[in-house]
Formats: sequence, C-alpha cells, structure tokens
Amino acid sequence: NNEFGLTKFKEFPYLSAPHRNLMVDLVSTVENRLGSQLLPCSLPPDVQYYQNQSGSAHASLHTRSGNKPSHSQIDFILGSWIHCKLPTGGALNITSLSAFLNPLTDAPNFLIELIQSSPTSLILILDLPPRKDLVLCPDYLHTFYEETQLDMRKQILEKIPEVKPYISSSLYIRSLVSPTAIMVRIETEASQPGRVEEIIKEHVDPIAKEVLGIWLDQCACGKREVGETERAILEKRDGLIKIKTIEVDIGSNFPRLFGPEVADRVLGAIRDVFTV
Ligand SMILES: C=CC1=C(C)/C(=C/C2=NC(=C3\c4[nH]c(Cc5[nH]c(C=O)c(C)c5CC)c(C)c4C(=O)[C@@H]3C(=O)OC)/[C@@H](CCC(=O)O)[C@@H]2C)NC1=O
Repeated sequence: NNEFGLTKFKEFPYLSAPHRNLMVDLVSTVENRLGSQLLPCSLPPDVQYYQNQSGSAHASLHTRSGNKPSHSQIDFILGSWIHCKLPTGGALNITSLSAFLNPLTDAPNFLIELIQSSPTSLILILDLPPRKDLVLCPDYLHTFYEETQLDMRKQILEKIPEVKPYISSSLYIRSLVSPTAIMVRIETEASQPGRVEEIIKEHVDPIAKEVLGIWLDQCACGKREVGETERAILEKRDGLIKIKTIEVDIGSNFPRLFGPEVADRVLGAIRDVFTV
C-alpha cells in the first residue's frame, strides 16, 4: 500500500468536481463493462502511486491487461493522473484514460486526455485513433467515423466560443489521430471563474461519455474478421505506436517532473505493459 492506499487512483484527487466526476465515471464505465475480461492491476505499489523528491509532483498509474487473447480483444486499459505544483503557485493536472485493443480485432482504440495548466486553460484530447490506413480501407472510415457521427460531436464542441483547435507540436501525434479527433484548447477569461468547470460539466462530460459508449459498443465489444497476415501487420503497427507515444508524451516530461530515478522506474513499468 502507498501512503494514500490502493484506492487512491480512482479518487482522482486535486481536480475540480466536474473534471474528477468525469474521469471517475469513465473509469467505472470501462471497468463495469469490460471488468470480466480484465486482469487486476499488477503494477507495483510504487508505480501505482509515485511522486518526486520534493513532493511537488504526485501521480498515479492504473493498468489492467485483457485476459489471455483467446478470451478477450482488449490488450490493456490505462488510467493515469498527474498533479504538479507549479512555481507560479498554480498547478498542472494531466488525466488520461486509454484503451488498446489487440490484433483479434482491427477496430480503433480509445483515448481521452485532459491537461489543465491553469484555472482558465484546458487541453482536451478525445479520439478513437484508427488502427488501419483510412485511404486503403474506405469501409473502415465509413464504419467507425461516418456511421458513428463522431464529427457531429466535434462540431458541437467547437461551437463554444472559448474552444479553439489544439495543434500538437508533435507531427507524429498529429498523424495518429482520426479525422474526427477532438483536439481542443479551452481558454476562458479570468473574469469568468468556474467557466472551465462549467464547460467540462455541460459539454465535455456528455460528449466524452457518448464517444466512450460508441467505442465500447462498436469497437471493444464488436466482432471483426482479421486474417493471419493482417494480424501481423496490426501487431507491428500497434507496437510501433505504443513505443513512440511513450517517447513523445512522457519521454522528456517525466524525467523533468519526477527526476531520473522515479522516471526510469515508471517508464520501465509502462514499457513492460505496452510491449507484452
Ligand atoms: C494516440 C494519440 C495520442 C495523442 C493525440 C496524444 C496527445 C498528447 N499527449 C500529450 C501529453 C501527455 N499524455 C500523457 C498521458 C500518458 N501518455 C502516455 C503515452 O504512452 C502514457 C503512458 C500516459 C500516462 C502516464 C501525459 C502524462 C502527457 C504529457 O505530459 C503530454 C502533455 O500533456 O504535454 C502538454 C501531449 C504531447 C504532445 C504535445 O505536447 O502536443 C499531447 C496533447 N498522446 C497520444 O498518445
């Protein structure tokens, strides 16, 4: 057990109520729907909860692998929160929930990230990243992105005046997402305290739950035929993405936030989960 006890991950501390409630609801929706297919979290306690030397950065990581591939098309689910006190007196909060499928299906994965760097600024990433080339497979585009009307939800969100497109500095990250990916920055006025929380509660929460619902119904619990050769291609593509996103997302951030020793321990544990 860590100083907060093993349940700490699911309490998503340090967040505003709407942000915490959304993450708690998404994690419990995934675990309730897929729970029977998931093994318990097997991360060591000092990876399930870790912090930097000075105690200015606290974080939690929660991963659950799918039962043996014969029983489940879930590779693993990953949930995470990171809270860093900033020298400016503010705080950086990064929360994420991602779900990776294994090559028994070629359906898209699920990803949501909320990155709050000040009381008036939030980055939201919400997508079903494709696992096949959309040009080569037009029916994939139709099935997972047109028929599900994901673009409608993107357009609803982009109508909010404070919502602007978020352009990742990483071209690789931009190449991973679907055409309907929600990658936005929400910038509110300091004269409107609570506006970010209101946008999370009124708009981000319902849309994120709809997108997760689509992923659970059409992707995680859908049936897709994947041939032998296709399975090998999926395995290679999935593996490359998992390794590269660790490098882009946290490869440089973690040593800076947590110091080399903690970063090596946590990154090592993540690489183990990502590459089995
Ligand atoms: C598949 C599609 C993907 C997309 C679209 C995507 C997007 C982005 N994530 C970023 C980041 C990010 N994510 C996490 C969660 C996390 N990621 C992993 C990966 O293995 C693990 C294991 C964990 C749990 C520990 C942390 C901690 C963290 C950052 O610090 C970083 C960030 O907030 O910088 C501002 C941004 C980097 C690029 C940029 O600055 O624009 C960008 C927004 N990341 C994808 O994978």
